[in-house]
Amino acid sequence: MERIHVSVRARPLSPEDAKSSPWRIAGNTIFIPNQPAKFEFDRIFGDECRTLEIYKERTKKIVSTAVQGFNGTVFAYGQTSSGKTHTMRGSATEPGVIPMAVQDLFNFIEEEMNREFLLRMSYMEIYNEEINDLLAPEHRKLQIHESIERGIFVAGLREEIVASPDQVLELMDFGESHRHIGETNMNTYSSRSHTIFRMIIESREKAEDTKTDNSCDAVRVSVLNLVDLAGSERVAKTGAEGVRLKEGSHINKSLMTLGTVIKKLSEGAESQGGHVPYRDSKLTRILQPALGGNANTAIICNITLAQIHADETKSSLQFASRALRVTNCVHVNEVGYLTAFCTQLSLCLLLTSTILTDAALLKRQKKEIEELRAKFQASHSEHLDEEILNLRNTLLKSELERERIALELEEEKKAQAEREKRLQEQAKKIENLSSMVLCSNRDEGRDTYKKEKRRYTWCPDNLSREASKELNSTVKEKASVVKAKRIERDIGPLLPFEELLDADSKGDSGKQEVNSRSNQLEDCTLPDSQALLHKTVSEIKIDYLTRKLFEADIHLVDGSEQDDYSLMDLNGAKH
Ligand SMILES: Nc1ncnc2c1ncn2[C@@H]1O[C@H](COP(=O)(O)OP(=O)(O)OP(=O)(O)O)[C@@H](O)[C@H]1O
Repeated sequence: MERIHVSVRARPLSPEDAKSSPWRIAGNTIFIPNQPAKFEFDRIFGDECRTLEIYKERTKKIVSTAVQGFNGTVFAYGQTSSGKTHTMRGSATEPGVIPMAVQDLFNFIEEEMNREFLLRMSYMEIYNEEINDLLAPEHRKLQIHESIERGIFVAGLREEIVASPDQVLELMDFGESHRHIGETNMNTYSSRSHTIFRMIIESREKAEDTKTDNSCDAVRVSVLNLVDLAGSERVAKTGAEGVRLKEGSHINKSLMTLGTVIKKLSEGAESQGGHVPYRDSKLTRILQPALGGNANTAIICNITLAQIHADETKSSLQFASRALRVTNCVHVNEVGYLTAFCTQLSLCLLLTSTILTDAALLKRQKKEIEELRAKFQASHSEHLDEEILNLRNTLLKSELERERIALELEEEKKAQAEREKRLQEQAKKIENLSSMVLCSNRDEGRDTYKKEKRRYTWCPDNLSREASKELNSTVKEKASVVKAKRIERDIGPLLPFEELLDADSKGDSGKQEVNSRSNQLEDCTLPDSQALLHKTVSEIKIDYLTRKLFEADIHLVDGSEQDDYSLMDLNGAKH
């Protein structure tokens, strides 16, 4: 069990503020005379102290234990303009905790002659409760996840493999240029977001020689978080409005959650099975392992001793003194070789405590990569086999389906040919029937003449001899005209059966019309096949002839007015 280490750093004051300051520092205790509250910490640094001292106090040890495989977190807490960024990042004249830690990290690694290391770094900010990747500014609003292998992690956060302090600091400068900073009444360059600078340190023992298979050796993976929190602020003092006001409210809210988490932990809520609201803010969720979890944690509480900020300073000190009572359970993070390295197959570039130019090591690493790749492929080969089998089955199915469709098409073609053949036969039959009907028309002239002749001799009783002669010759004349007209019509163009019937019933004008129509429709108009098929040829013939005979009788005996050959003419009764 390891307690959170808490130190306090007071920023320098102007001479005026120094004179009016109510605070007194005695050893590691800070208090306001004549007030009951006294705050005692692991260490209190006055305004004259340098950042290096603060770094050496605790952070240095946390960095060295991180190289040994222990998680470590250091964060600066305090009101706005109290010197958090100055402490963590530093300035051109005085480096901060982060650059010092980075330099030391590589120094410690170099001292570890028997181990080889893989180092990665990430840099993120929590701005208005959204996680942005400062190394990949296009990665915004990242989500927090948790898994057995990785614990709590930010999905999609870029992790750069780094091999030197300069490389790290260069990347840090790049990230810093994308951090949200804004001006308030209290600080020209006020951090408007919490930033988490993270180093992930993996290491394992060096193999004796290149032939040794050490793939089962334990790998240590530790995380070092260096956090620069945004400062709590009072709107009345910062004069924040609009965007700044919104930022300020998010900052205060997340710091309040941090305070609640620390308070709960300090009261032993977790050990008593109580609820600790880590999930109430992104900051506490990400820092969860550092707060009551598996990490060496140190808090640097930045304060100002000015009279005007006495309330905020008291509030910061209360937070810090609660944090003092929080204990963590720290242990080395060791995982099996494959667990650690399979997830980073593409990142298999190892740092050594010597330099990367160790040819033997490179050779061995190449071999390890090949082995891992082979293992990876083997685990996927089964899956691939199954996939190939599925694809083959699908292909076979589609081939069968294609054959079935081709067969159906062939059968349909045959059926179509059969139908066409039957239609042609029917058309031929109809043609034959039509010609038979025409033949019977030709015969009709003769029959009519016979009938006319028969009628004429059949009823001459009421006529005089002269009239009878005249009638006789007229009838003959008319009959010959009828015959001529019939023949003319019969040998005319082939007419559809029904139109032929119509033509006869309509008389000459109808005939002309039908003739002209039949000329137009020549060869393409056929009698109704359905009607024809219901009658035998002889029936049709009989019907037709019967009708013709009947019409001829009417013409000759009743003298229809519409007929040119009406007997009314003969009687002189009508002109
Ligand atoms: N110990 C110190 N020595 C010299 N200058 C300091 C010290 N602490 C703070 N300052 C100066 O005070 C100003 C505000 O400091 P800084 O920006 O670090 O505050 P902060 O707590 O990070 O503020 P915010 O929360 O608003 O970001 C800076 O100009 C910084 O250089």
